[in-house]
Amino acid sequence: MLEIRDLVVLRDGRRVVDGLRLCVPAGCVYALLGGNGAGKTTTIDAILGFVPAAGGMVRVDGLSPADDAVAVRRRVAYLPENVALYPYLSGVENLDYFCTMAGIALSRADAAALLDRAGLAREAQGRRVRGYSKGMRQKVGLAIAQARSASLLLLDEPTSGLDPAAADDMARSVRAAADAGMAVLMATHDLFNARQLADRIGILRAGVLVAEFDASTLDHQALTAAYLAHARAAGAAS
Ligand SMILES: Nc1ncnc2c1ncn2[C@@H]1O[C@H](COP(=O)(O)OP(=O)(O)OP(=O)(O)O)[C@@H](O)[C@H]1O
Repeated sequence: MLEIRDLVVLRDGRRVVDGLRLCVPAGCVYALLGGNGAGKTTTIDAILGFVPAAGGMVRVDGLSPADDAVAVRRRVAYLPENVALYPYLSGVENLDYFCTMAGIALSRADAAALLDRAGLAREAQGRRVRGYSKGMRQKVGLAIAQARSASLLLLDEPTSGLDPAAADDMARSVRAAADAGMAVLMATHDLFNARQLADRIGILRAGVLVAEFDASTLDHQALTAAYLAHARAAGAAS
């Protein structure tokens, strides 16, 4: 479970996250929408303890990155926009390598089952990652997260650069991770994917959470209208 209360983060003395409050329980997918520079990545950095909070608090399963960033990172799986894997190892070898580094022993059958669950086709699992698409690399990242039993999954722009079929595929894999009990926070510009996948949606503007919705209460058109209204307000203010 992720809990953020009144979080303030400063960059060069500027409040780039300003009083953020949100909660992501286990099994919930939360989409954090916002334009360029809204503070989405900075929020992720604060959860991981890469930037300090100037105010408020972050808790992952009750643990604070300010007190014990290592313990927090043990519970968190972070999939950046481009998941870094060893290009000359296969998907299954990457999974095995990262698990070994984390002290987790996996049988071949366990590894294949994890990759299956993440949505990576069997015939791709033994191929070198060098030839993988972005979506395939993300699936290996998801399998590593599942193997580590991470309780919180952080995704930064998971669907940017993916074609609609690959984005849909990714959404299914993330949904499966949430259904298996992970809390998921996804920073994105992709309104369609947010509407399709998320349980809750927040709109961040200049570091402030200006709107929050239960995804089932609004259709794609209503979400687009709300997002554009806030984006235009941001444009008018700058
Ligand atoms: N290392 C840094 N040093 C100084 N300012 C930074 C740094 N990183 C981010 N910022 C500033 O903090 C603000 C929030 O940036 P952030 O990257 O969190 O936004 P974002 O919502 O993730 O944007 P994008 O969608 O473009 O990735 C921006 O004004 C950005 O210029």
